[in-house]
Amino acid sequence: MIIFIYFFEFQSQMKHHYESDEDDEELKIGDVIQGRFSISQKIGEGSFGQVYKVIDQKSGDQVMAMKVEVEEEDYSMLEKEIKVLIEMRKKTGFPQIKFYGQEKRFTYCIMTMLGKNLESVVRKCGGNFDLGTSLKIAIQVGHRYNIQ
Ligand SMILES: Nc1ncnc2c1ncn2[C@@H]1O[C@H](COP(=O)(O)OP(=O)(O)OP(=O)(O)O)[C@@H](O)[C@H]1O
Repeated sequence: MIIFIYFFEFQSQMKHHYESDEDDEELKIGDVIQGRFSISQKIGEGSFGQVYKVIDQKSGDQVMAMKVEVEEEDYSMLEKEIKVLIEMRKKTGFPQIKFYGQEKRFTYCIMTMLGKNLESVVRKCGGNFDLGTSLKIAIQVGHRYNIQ
């Protein structure tokens, strides 16, 4: 019986230890990346990463967006996206990449914060854009890409 209790306690201590190690490896609201970017809230997530609102404490509390992906051994979609964003630097209509790197077990990319995505705007409008809104969006897109 005593042996059983010892074994049980050892198991539960191991589990606790393991879980707290895992916790240390997660990114949480309030964490500060690179001693500079404080994670403020989650904005959303896509097919391979999560996007957070971060505050740049070294630049007058400027609001930025940070996309993170769990580091993979063989293939990183975010690394591909980072390469594309670097190519698209200074181009209108693309978020401007500011920093990228590794933190804990994540690859991250810090970029300028965009406005609300059209999916959430269309939901707010009841699932459809009326003609006026559709034309306004089309005009904005046309101006950005110089479409006449
Ligand atoms: N720079 C940004 N500023 C503000 N919101 C952003 C920014 N980048 C992404 N988001 C938002 O974060 C959410 C997830 O975006 P993400 O780019 O990860 O995926 P997605 O484009 O929705 O899908 P997929 O991964 O399939 O391309 C979306 O709601 C998107 O609008």
